Amino acid sequence: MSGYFTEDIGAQELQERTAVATDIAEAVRTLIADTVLTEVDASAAATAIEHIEAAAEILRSRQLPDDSFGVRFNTDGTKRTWGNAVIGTRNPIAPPLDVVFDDDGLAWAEFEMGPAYEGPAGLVHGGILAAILDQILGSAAEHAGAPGMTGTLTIRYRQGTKLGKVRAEARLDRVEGVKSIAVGRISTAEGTTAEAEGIFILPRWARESGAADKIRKALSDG
Ligand SMILES: CCCCCCCC(=O)SCCNC(=O)CCNC(=O)[C@H](O)C(C)(C)COP(=O)(O)OP(=O)(O)OC[C@H]1O[C@@H](n2cnc3c(N)ncnc32)[C@H](O)[C@@H]1OP(=O)(O)O
Repeated sequence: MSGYFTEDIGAQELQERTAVATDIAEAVRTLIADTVLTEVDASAAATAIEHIEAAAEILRSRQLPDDSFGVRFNTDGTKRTWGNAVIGTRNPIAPPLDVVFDDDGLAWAEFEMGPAYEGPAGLVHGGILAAILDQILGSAAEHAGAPGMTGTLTIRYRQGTKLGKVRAEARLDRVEGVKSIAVGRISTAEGTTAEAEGIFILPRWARESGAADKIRKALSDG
């Protein structure tokens, strides 16, 4: 399967690269929110665009050759999924979720959903919530040793999720053959806003490859 790489990066360089990735993404994330909220006139907008284009040119001066970041394994055994749309360290579209795994199998994350994630007025877009649930349910299954690709994700939206501080949590519920079933929810200060069940399937090609352990690891986002 393409898109998976092993890179010989030492701990210190990894730390430095992580800091750079985090800083750029956070700056652009702030820029996205500012773009949604700005009310500057055309002249000020034109000036801002010039600056944005100049910044983009700097970033383009040295880039990865492919159109995706992929999944990169480090020599210390950790891996980077920096392009991931929900947890990606270097993806400004990602909130990003910093998922914590408790000893009892609960995966959870608390994060801010700003104006970039709006659907109904003042509320988080339902599709964005689906992406977050997809990720955290999948991560819970993976962390419990039963990773897979999302086959089916079922969501019940119970009430609107206000923009602001949001919590997502999930756990592996059961394993049925090649299917891992995880359950989870989104909540705010007002209580549970969405509940989900996901069926994650270790794909046929992975099951038949004879290298299930490596592929299970590659499929996961940890
Ligand atoms: C893990 C880390 C976190 C990840 C979070 C992010 C997750 C993602 O975003 S993944 C991206 C979105 N998902 C995808 O792109 C998946 C696309 N679909 C596929 O690749 C395949 O259809 C896949 C892997 C789901 C199933 O294919 P395959 O392995 O050939 O299935 P197959 O052998 O026919 O069936 C195996 C079992 O799964 C069941 N099944 C197959 N497809 C589905 C489905 N979509 N939903 C539910 N069950 C299914 C079958 O009924 C069968 O069940 P049983 O063993 O009880 O008979």
